[in-house]
Amino acid sequence: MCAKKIAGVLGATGSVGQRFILLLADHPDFELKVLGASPRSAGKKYIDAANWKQTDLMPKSAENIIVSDCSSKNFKDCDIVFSGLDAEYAGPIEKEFVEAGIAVVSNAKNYRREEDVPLVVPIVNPEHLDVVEQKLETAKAEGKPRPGFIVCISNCSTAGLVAPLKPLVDQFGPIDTLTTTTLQAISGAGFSPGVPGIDVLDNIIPYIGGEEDKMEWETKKILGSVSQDKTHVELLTPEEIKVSAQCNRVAVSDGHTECIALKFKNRPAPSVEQVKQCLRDYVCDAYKMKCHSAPEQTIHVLEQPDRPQPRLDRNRDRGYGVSVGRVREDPVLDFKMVVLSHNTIIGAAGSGVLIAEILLARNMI
Ligand SMILES: NC(=O)C1=CN([C@@H]2O[C@H](COP(=O)(O)OP(=O)(O)OC[C@H]3O[C@@H](n4cnc5c(N)ncnc54)[C@H](OP(=O)(O)O)[C@@H]3O)[C@@H](O)[C@H]2O)C=CC1
Ligand SMILES: N[C@@H](CC(=O)OP(=O)(O)O)C(=O)O
Repeated sequence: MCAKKIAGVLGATGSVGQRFILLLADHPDFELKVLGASPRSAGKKYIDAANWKQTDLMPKSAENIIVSDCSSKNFKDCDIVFSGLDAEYAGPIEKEFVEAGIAVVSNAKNYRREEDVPLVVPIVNPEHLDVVEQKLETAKAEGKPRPGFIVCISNCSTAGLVAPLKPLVDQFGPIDTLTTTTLQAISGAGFSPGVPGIDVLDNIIPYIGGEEDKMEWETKKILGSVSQDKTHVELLTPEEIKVSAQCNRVAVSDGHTECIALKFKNRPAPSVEQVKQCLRDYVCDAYKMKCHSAPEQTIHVLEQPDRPQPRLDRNRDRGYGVSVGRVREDPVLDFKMVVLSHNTIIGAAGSGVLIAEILLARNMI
């Protein structure tokens, strides 16, 4: 068996960072060695620096790691660095890591819109990693050292949204119009400081800054395609797909729910049964590649009239699967359905780990 790859986590104390710690403990391909966070945490043992909020206990292997500051020299032995950094600080830190030749898989929004940076939901568009492969091959052909690179993970609500869209577009052709109304968990807002109980208990907050724009834009990149020369990703145009999002924060710990409706371009539209069968039959490439964390069932189609529910369904396939229920005809568009995804697993850290498994399988790290 090959030696494990050395991994580091930036923003290791936060909501996403803590999920990375859980997912990387006892991972067969990666050994977590370096943890980074803000100057407030640097120099402390992880157990003292992190305000642990997961329902699983902190892995023993992480407890005594001394938290580093987020300088690339502390991560120079890492084969891969996962970032769960606060977006306010992620930009220059991640840039410095890439310039130091490090492979970074980031949850932060800062580089998602760069045309040569793949924005990847690993159960949907892993082929966008061809852009990275091309960069590595070009450097090799020019006799240059292996360059650093960044792969971005999408916004967490967008990850859940695009999962059922991908097999539908593959089988029935383009989507003309798409609407989504989200009910987002509080873990999505992070832990520093997090959503105050007084704001969210007995309440719904109908605003999440920047979220609607991110969902509308990122969907077009994720469902877009790699350019012929593999140097960048081409987005779907507004003429190709119209997306409208409304985002709400609700008093749920983990798991984003979305009520979506869509209309296909092609007529006649498929039947409800064809739509459900298409979702059930979808097998993501990461599973075909035998990646360790890939979901066995990418999309769980639930038939019970009151499902999916976050507390009952968010952990399907260990949080890497997406649940879809209440698939039915829509009197305005073609279909409507309810989608549930685990926001810190397939919406964040889990996607990061699965992307790294794909990079490893494709020999890019
Ligand atoms: N939560 C979610 O579901 C999702 C979040 N994201 C994105 O992932 C990123 C992390 O989110 P989340 O975990 O929720 O956020 P948190 O607020 O919970 O965590 C932020 C992390 O950044 C660190 N940090 C803060 N300031 C600095 C600094 N100056 N230098 C270095 N590190 C710093 C914090 O360290 P310290 O504890 O020391 O302050 C902490 O580890 C964000 O960009 C977010 O938008 C993406 C998808 C989903
Ligand atoms: N904004 C999401 C979390 C997230 O994914 O944010 P961003 O797209 O900035 O990484 C939430 O609040 O639930």
